Amino acid sequence: MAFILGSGSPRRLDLLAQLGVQPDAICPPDIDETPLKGELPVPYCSRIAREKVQAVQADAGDIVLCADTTVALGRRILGKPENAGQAAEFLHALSGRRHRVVTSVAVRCGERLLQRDVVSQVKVKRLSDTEVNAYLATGDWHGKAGAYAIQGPAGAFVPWISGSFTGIVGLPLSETAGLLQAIGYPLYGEAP
Ligand SMILES: Cc1cn([C@H]2C[C@H](O)[C@@H](COP(=O)(O)OP(=O)(O)OP(=O)(O)O)O2)c(=O)[nH]c1=O
Repeated sequence: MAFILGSGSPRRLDLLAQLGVQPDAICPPDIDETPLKGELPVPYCSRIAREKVQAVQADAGDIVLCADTTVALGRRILGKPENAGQAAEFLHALSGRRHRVVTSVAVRCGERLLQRDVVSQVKVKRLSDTEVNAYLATGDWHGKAGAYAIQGPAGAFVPWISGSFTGIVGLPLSETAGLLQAIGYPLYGEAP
């Protein structure tokens, strides 16, 4: 039985290591992440995580884990910004408001697929142009849903969260541990 991480995110690799899991292989799937017309953030995130885990090639007894993180501002989906201009637009939109961060985790073993959607709330303080520009200059927004990462300099913009800190970073550890145990991964040395 091999454990395959279907993710190119270094955050997810680090978070898995917190569970003591070292993947035998890292195989990020290449799927189309365009939202469907009118699709809401939670169903979108859940669908993308499922499509990711189904797209990874694996042998019958292998365990595959994939996740997707989406920032939801009301009904609006904020994905990874395409450029600094879009990152600035996202940060101004998040300024002074609460939003949700959805991370959906999917694990698969053969035909069995287990999944959890974890929704957290994040409050962003009102941001000045100076703060937004200083953050953009760090480059930390690259590749991050909603154009920020709570575990980096943008942590200073977040006075309050409710939910799963590790879920906001990209892999909710409590729920992920539960999924791995449910699918038969010997977490903590348990017999499968
Ligand atoms: C909101 C937030 C997101 N993120 C990151 C986590 C994810 O890597 C990224 C969202 O993009 P995803 O599409 O979920 O993941 P990815 O493209 O980085 O990796 P893969 O699809 O191969 O698994 O945003 C943070 O690191 N910190 C945060 O606070």
